[in-house]
Amino acid sequence: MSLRPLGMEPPPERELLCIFGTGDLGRSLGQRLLQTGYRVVYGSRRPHSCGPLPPGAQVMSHTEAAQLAAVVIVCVHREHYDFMEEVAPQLKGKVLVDVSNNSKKGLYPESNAEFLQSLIPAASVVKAFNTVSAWSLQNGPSDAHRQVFLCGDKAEAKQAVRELATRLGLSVLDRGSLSAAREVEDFPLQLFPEWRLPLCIATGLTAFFFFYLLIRDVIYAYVEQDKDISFRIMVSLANKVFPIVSLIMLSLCYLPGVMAAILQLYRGTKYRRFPDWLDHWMLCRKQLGLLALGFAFLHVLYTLLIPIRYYVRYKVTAHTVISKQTAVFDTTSAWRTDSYFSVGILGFALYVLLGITSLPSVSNALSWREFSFVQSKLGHLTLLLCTLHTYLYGWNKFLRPSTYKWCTPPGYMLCLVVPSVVLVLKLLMVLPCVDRSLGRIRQGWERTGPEGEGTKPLMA
Ligand SMILES: NC(=O)C1=CN([C@@H]2O[C@H](COP(=O)(O)OP(=O)(O)OC[C@H]3O[C@@H](n4cnc5c(N)ncnc54)[C@H](OP(=O)(O)O)[C@@H]3O)[C@@H](O)[C@H]2O)C=CC1
Ligand SMILES: [Fe+3]
Repeated sequence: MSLRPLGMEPPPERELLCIFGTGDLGRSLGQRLLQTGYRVVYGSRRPHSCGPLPPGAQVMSHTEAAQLAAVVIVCVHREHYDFMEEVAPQLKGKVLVDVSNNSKKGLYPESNAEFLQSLIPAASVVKAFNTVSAWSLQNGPSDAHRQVFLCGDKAEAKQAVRELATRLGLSVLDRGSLSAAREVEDFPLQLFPEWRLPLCIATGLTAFFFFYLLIRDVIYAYVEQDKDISFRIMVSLANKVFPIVSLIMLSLCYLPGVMAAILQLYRGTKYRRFPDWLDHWMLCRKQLGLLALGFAFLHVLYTLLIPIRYYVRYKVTAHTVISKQTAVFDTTSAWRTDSYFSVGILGFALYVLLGITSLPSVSNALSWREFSFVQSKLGHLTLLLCTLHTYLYGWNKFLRPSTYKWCTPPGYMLCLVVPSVVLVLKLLMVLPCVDRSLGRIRQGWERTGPEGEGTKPLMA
């Protein structure tokens, strides 16, 4: 009995397809095609010794197999395409599907598909299936592997491949002519594309603040006080850099939202596209937030470590030995430090909650309203708590001239700039008059300019 995917119509008259190459992809694709109701014939260099093939498939030489089908799927690496020239007479007028990928970018002057087309000019080459994998064809594709990018110069050939992909349960995205094949062939080489910008930001901020604090703390002490406190790099410095980067990145998650709102208010409509950079920024907010959460985790772990540090234990012992009489208890300090810790812990708890709700399995279980409540309302509350935590950390240190070593502000002060700006702007956004305008714009209302020269409402 065939295991045809649910809801898929079988191909008319059990169409015969030809696959060149009996390797990993050839076999997996053949098996899926057979399950979907196609007949499959393989073209192989060694039809009698090519190893196990999906039951029901035939195997013969390339020349014989090519004659039988109108569509030939070439599951062979580009390096071996030269054998195709021998089969050229049998491939005349056929649809050739190029599934190949490269192991590196820019390996060849032209795309594999265009190269194949130049070898067999009498056939119609279509680029497809290079983003699926042999593994996902056998185990059921995940969302990332369900998309097939299609390009080719002949409309009928493309249509034939589109139908084929659709019957296999894959979703097809048309990328245009065969000249787009180069771009399509590079897709599988991309490594975590949506993480690239957040990772660059995280690395840049970490490097900047590490060197900034290294100069202010370690090098300053060495030059001005002749003290070697370089050991502080490992924990003290790290535990300043991590929360700083975390807070800035968290605020960068919420900055584009506020900017988008300002842009909508300024334009008086929601029907105009945001600039590309803003779109791109908004799309990587989840990754920015998850990285920020990672840095916050590091900050928590490093903070828990403080009491068992040699340096801290030494200080405590020395202090207890020297001060015979107990120090005066300062209620303000007690309030400040307790609030600082408490706000930090609450902020972190919400931070973790935000991280959990961004997991697809959790966010899929939420309604849109629930999701936006958590990510927007609780998100801004998290930012508020974490910013407050940093203000409490600084407290009145900004009044002391000794804080500004070599006339530079301390790291925590620098890192408060973006979150404070975001929070103030957000506060302005929730003022009743602004909130009302924004609400109307988001429901489709458009501002008409002075003397009727403004935009007209768009038909939805
Ligand atoms: N594996 C995957 O998940 C994916 C692979 N692809 C692409 O599919 C193509 C095939 O990949 P894959 O199946 O993994 O590779 P394999 O190495 O597993 O198989 C390649 C097949 O090509 C044939 N072949 C090898 N050398 C020659 C030659 N000199 N002349 C003619 N035919 C030859 C062989 O079949 P025979 O012995 O029968 O002639 C061989 O089994 C590649 O271009 C790859 O980039 C694309 C997406 C995913
Ligand atoms: Fe902290």
